Amino acid sequence: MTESPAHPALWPAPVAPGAVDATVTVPGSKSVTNRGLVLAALSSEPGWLRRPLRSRDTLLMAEALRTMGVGIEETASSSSAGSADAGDRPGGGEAWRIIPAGLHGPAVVDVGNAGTVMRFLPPVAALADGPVRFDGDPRSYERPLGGVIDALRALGARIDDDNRGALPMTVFGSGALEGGAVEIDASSSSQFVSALLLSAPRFNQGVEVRHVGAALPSMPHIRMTVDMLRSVGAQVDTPEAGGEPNVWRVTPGALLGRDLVVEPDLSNAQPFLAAALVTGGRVTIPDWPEHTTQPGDALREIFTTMGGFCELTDQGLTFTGSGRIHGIDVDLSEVGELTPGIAAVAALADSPSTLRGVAHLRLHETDRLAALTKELNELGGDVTETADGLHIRPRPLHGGIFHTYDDHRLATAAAVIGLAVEGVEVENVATTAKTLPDFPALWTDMLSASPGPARRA
Ligand SMILES: O=C(O)C1=C[C@@H](OP(=O)(O)O)[C@@H](O)[C@H](O)C1
Ligand SMILES: C=C(OP(=O)(O)O)C(=O)O
Repeated sequence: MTESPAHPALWPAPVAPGAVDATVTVPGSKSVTNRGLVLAALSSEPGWLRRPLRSRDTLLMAEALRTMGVGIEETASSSSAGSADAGDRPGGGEAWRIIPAGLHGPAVVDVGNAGTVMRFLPPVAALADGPVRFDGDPRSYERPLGGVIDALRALGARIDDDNRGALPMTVFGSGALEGGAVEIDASSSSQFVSALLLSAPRFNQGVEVRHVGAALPSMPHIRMTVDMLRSVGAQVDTPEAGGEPNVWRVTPGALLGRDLVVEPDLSNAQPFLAAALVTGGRVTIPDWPEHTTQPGDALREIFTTMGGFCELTDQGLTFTGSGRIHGIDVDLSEVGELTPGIAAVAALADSPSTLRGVAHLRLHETDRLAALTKELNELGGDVTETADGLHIRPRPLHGGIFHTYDDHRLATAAAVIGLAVEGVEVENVATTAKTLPDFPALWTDMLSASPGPARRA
């Protein structure tokens, strides 16, 4: 990474020299990789994960499962399963072979600041044969976990969290969990529901999860959980399939070892697609899936509304910016993790935007609504927080330091602003390693592959 000489932790965000015109191969999905790891670890036979994302969040997940006794081996991607060109993807040529084993404690799990690790693994730990200690970054202590803790207790687990409903904590695994029916308020994170469903085939009675409370965010991520469970042989009843609203049921049963090729992370494709929008250029993301549960697929519609068009071909998804950026009024509750990137584009638009339905972002990696408001306003923007989102009135922006609060999506959002605004310096761009370790190189490669004058809005 290029560092600002005055301040080693500042990354001068490159201004686009012209309309971008590039193909960007995006590494695998965090959400798919971490679900794939958990399901493979709980299976009754070995499985493969090809093109896994190798980032802080997924390496923490793999390490945590290893400490509980699961075998996760690095291998060359040689099977004929999946696409033959798996080795062509940067950082994606490797595969993981996952060899399930009895889950053991004592073990210590570092969750970092990974929501998927801190929520998906406590139910796994309840199946271990000894205590599993969970700890993580200071921010992980503040992120909601009480719903998972209470639900696991109701299902038969013993957990010592000093009654804080948060990390750090110890799950005293006893080798099995009774399971059964449980109510949970998952309005602060869909990951509570996903966590209980993912391990439920291994509970004695499976699980019936009933969400009670305000609306559930991030429904595509729950659909991803259900789809992936079914793909390894689990029986899952869902509200969509004619079941009761807000109720999911998983039947107990053995899971199959599968050979899964991880899709590119469509939410991490966002800054690159945004670059096409912001510069009036064109970006192609290879291997964009035709059908997917990833929330990033919504970018096709959102960014088209904001100015441009996209085309899905054998080459991947190509998004072409029109040279104009329009504001948008949009409910992002289903796709909350896209908010920082949409806010960045909205700040450069030709009309105001309202982003709604994302109050729960206050409890993400950082308080994303406060952070976006502060940082965009410090560059001259006019952003106000609402009860559940942001109002963004575009104004001419100027350079300055964009603080990122250990939030990968704040860093990539800042890079998008920097394409159009001279002198944006991104503090701690290395925080992108949470889900996209190659970000600075991918960004500069995209720009250096893109000659020609800018056609900026
Ligand atoms: O299950 C998942 O993989 C995720 C669910 C969402 O969490 P919330 O429902 O907490 O927003 C999303 O924001 C996060 O990035 C990944
Ligand atoms: C909210 C996010 O992450 P986590 O999985 O830590 O919740 C995110 O990646 O935007």
